[in-house]
Amino acid sequence: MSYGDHLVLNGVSFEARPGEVLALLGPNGAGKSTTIEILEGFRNRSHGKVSVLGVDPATADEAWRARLGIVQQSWRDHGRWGVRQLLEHLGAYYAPFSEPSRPRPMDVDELLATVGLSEHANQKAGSLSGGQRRRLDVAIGLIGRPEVLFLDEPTTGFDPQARRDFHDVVHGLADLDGTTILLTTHDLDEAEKLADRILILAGGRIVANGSAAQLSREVEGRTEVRWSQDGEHFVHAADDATRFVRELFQQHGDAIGDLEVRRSTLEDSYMTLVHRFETDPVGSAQRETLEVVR
Ligand SMILES: Nc1ncnc2c1ncn2[C@@H]1O[C@H](COP(=O)(O)OP(=O)(O)OP(=O)(O)O)[C@@H](O)[C@H]1O
Repeated sequence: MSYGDHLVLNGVSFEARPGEVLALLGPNGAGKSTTIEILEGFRNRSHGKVSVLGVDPATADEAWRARLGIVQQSWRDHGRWGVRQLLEHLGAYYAPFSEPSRPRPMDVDELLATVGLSEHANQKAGSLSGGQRRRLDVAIGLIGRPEVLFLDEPTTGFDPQARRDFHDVVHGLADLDGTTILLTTHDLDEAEKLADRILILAGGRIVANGSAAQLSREVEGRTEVRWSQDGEHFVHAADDATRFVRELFQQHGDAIGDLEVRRSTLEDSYMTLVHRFETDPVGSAQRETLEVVR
């Protein structure tokens, strides 16, 4: 994908299974929003093939659009509309596309409760706080009970409780409704909690594709074990931490204290993979190609 002669995405290729939650990560300007906008049909691509629910987004019709839910980074303002009024209005567009297995639109009261906006149902959208407005954006994305949901930095401005509630909503959508979800976030803890699979984009290429645990093994493969014994502190990098700890206790039993086992976090993997790309762009892209082929 190019904007004029600026190549922004290069050889990006991935698939999502039904009900899978995919997190798209990467530095500012890596091409995450561009990727999502192409998949949503909001941006025409300059090259390449794309299929969402079996349809090319560039030529898709209203019936296809009704099967998607979209939460963009920022919405055009609906400030003068009441929260319930807006959801009822937008929901009406989905009614002709209702199916027995997926009644459309969602019930507005149920949706307001799901996103924690019941108390603000009659408030004007323009008078909501930033986090409340973002919850409304999520509700707008869900009103048509989507089969595929795109979430571009959905939790910006959420307080910790709202963030946790939102994570429960995402798990429920994927597990109970079989909704396929593609989200972008800069919150790596959130990506680790939510995503079945993580794609890292850097310089317009996918430089990693796997679960948080797979990425962690790929970059480090070792787990740090710390403990104290007879007043001394020890650190050991173990390939198989469970076996190492078992043997440690077999040998020293009650003398072991302050045991800590630390696998590398997604943040560690992310920093390593992006740094690896920045210092060796060609090698990183080749490694990912091998990963996909295997
Ligand atoms: N409409 C546009 N015209 C020209 N260049 C654009 C346009 N939109 C995005 N770009 C460029 O494309 C590249 C990718 O932008 P994109 O918004 O997809 O990145 P991103 O990964 O979503 O970034 P962020 O994390 O900051 O949201 C950037 O270099 C950006 O400047």
